[in-house]
Amino acid sequence: MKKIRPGDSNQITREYFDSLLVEMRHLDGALPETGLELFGEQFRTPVMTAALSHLGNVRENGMVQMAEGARLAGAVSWAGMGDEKELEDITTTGARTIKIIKPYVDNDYILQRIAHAEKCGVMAVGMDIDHAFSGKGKYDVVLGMEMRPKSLEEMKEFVKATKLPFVVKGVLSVKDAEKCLEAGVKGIVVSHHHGIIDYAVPPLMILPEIVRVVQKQIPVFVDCGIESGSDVFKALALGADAVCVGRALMGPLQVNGAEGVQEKIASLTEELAGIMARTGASDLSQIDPSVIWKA
Ligand SMILES: Cc1cc2nc3c(=O)[nH]c(=O)nc-3n(C[C@H](O)[C@H](O)[C@H](O)COP(=O)(O)O)c2cc1C
Repeated sequence: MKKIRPGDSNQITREYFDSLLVEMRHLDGALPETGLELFGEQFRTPVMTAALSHLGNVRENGMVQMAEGARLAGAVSWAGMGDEKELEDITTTGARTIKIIKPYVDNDYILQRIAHAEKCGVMAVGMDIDHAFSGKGKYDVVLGMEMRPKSLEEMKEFVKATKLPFVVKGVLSVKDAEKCLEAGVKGIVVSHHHGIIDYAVPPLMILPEIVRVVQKQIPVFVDCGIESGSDVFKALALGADAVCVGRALMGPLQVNGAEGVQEKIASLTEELAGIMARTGASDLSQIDPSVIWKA
């Protein structure tokens, strides 16, 4: 039996997903559409790849294969940490990509990476603000590069520095969501970065509060622990506009490359459609939060 560590945020998040139940609504039902409009572009699914990195450990050219899988599935592709050449290869696939840049200590370097991402033709750029600190109360260092927490004023500068939508990943409080709105951020990812702290509030537990504050001014995305179409549905029902899937795509990537990723996104989307059909949601905007019950 798998040993459960107290405080494991991934486990707590899994249990929260599983505590959410779904009622059925069949009368006046219709075949559902899963199409997503994001930043003025159309996609076939609200299931997106997560902002991943270092996928060369999973499969040769893993980041590019992941992006190609998203493109084939008609999904948005996200890219995490990686060098400029890797982003160039990712965007050359034609995948519509959101590039997430780390909160490096050097803001000039951040601005340079934003400008490079723009040149690559990404659809949006952003920052994973939850990577500023290590777990030991020090500044984080990733691949030898030091990180820093960013202030509201710095976030405003990043937003102003690009004509693209600037998104913030790693929002897990109403307070940070409010600051993002004040900074002019154009989208947020509610996330605990697959358990960056113990006892993190499950993203779906805090999502309705954040959605209430955001009031549809900007899209709200969710990640962490999404493994099935039911998980996707629950996130959308609680107010997410779309979801990111990371670890659940890594097995398919390893076994079958881009095709594996495409198939997994397609199967998550079919499962989502199956639940939409049985809950009276003819498109994403018709998913009704009141179909969710808490066990
Ligand atoms: C191998 C790996 C690399 C990751 N690299 C990044 C990264 O560079 N930037 C980032 O913002 N998040 C990164 N993440 C976090 C994911 O984007 C995501 O927030 C997290 O894995 C939760 O989603 P999941 O449970 O679907 O995997 C990484 C996750 C994994 C598993």
